[in-house]
Amino acid sequence: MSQPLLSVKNLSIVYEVPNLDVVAVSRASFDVPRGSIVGLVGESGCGKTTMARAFTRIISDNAKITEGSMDFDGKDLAKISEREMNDLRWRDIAFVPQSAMNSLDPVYRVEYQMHEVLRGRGGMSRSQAKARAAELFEMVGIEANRLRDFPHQFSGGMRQRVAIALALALNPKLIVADEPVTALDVIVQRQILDQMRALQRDLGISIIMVTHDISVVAYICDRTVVMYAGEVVEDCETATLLSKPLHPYTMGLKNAFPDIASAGTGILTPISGAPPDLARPPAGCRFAARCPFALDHCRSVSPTLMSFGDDHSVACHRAHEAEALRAQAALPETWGEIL
Ligand SMILES: Nc1ncnc2c1ncn2[C@@H]1O[C@H](COP(=O)(O)OP(=O)(O)OP(=O)(O)O)[C@@H](O)[C@H]1O
Repeated sequence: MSQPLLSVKNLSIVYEVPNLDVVAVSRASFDVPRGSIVGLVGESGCGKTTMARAFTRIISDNAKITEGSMDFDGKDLAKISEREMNDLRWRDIAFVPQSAMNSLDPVYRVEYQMHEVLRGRGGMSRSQAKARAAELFEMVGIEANRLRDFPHQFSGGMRQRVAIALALALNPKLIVADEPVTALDVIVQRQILDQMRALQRDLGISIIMVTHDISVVAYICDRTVVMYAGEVVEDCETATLLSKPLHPYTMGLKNAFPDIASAGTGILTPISGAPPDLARPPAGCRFAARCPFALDHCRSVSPTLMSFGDDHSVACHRAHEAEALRAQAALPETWGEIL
């Protein structure tokens, strides 16, 4: 197998808050193979955005990478200088935020913002930038004459396309997209995901898709990394994750989201309770308090992420019983309340 494009190993990221440290990412490890779409999925607050932002090192001033590495094409993103990181941004790694309004300045025409990247970062001449901007708009399905518009003149879905075009501007190897379709309705979500998939195939790039919605990873991701309370709890091909999940949290997530392809008509079962406070994580498995299958052992001993079968990692003491647990997890009464 070829070297992954990005290999994250034992990555920990801490927010330093007066008298308290919030460990947002705790010894996370996973790979992003070349030319693949990898989903990073988990509930709000599980550390997805913190980790995704760490790949471009655009993190808050109080955030510190305290251990681990992020090997990107031979460079450790955790260790390279700010100057080297700056060279990689846009050119090798581009970021698409949840709301395109965060990457587009409302007071400038979109064309101006495209040119800033193409000329400022990519060193293109005015005419090269003009031609490339038109080409990028075409790639994301927007007519080039719309380049003269201001961000507010686009619909939400179109603005996300503009943000994707901007991310593609300098032919990056990796796009990190943080909840790129969350604010959009299901039909537009699907159109944008289809487009991202087509672009990924045509250009051979890799994408990290950050989402709280397992139906988004089911729709578009080749592999999926499931996070819970700052930790990676499961990592494998998406098809395997959906058909044979090993972690009870993944089993619960599957029940909690409608299917994006069918616009969702089945019964949804939420996972009751809330994730732990990352400033004071519990001993043992962090999911134990919400897990219908937790044993005493789970509450006292923290499971480590271990390889379990072919290309499948999981952090659960009961992974060897997963088949029986899956059958129980499929029953709404296992999880309590039914929506
Ligand atoms: N600047 C900050 N200072 C202190 N704590 C922070 C800061 N930013 C985030 N956190 C905390 O870090 C943890 C992880 O947050 P993060 O935003 O990475 O999670 P997330 O899974 O992306 O959630 P969401 O989807 O809601 O953004 C949360 O407990 C959050 O409250």
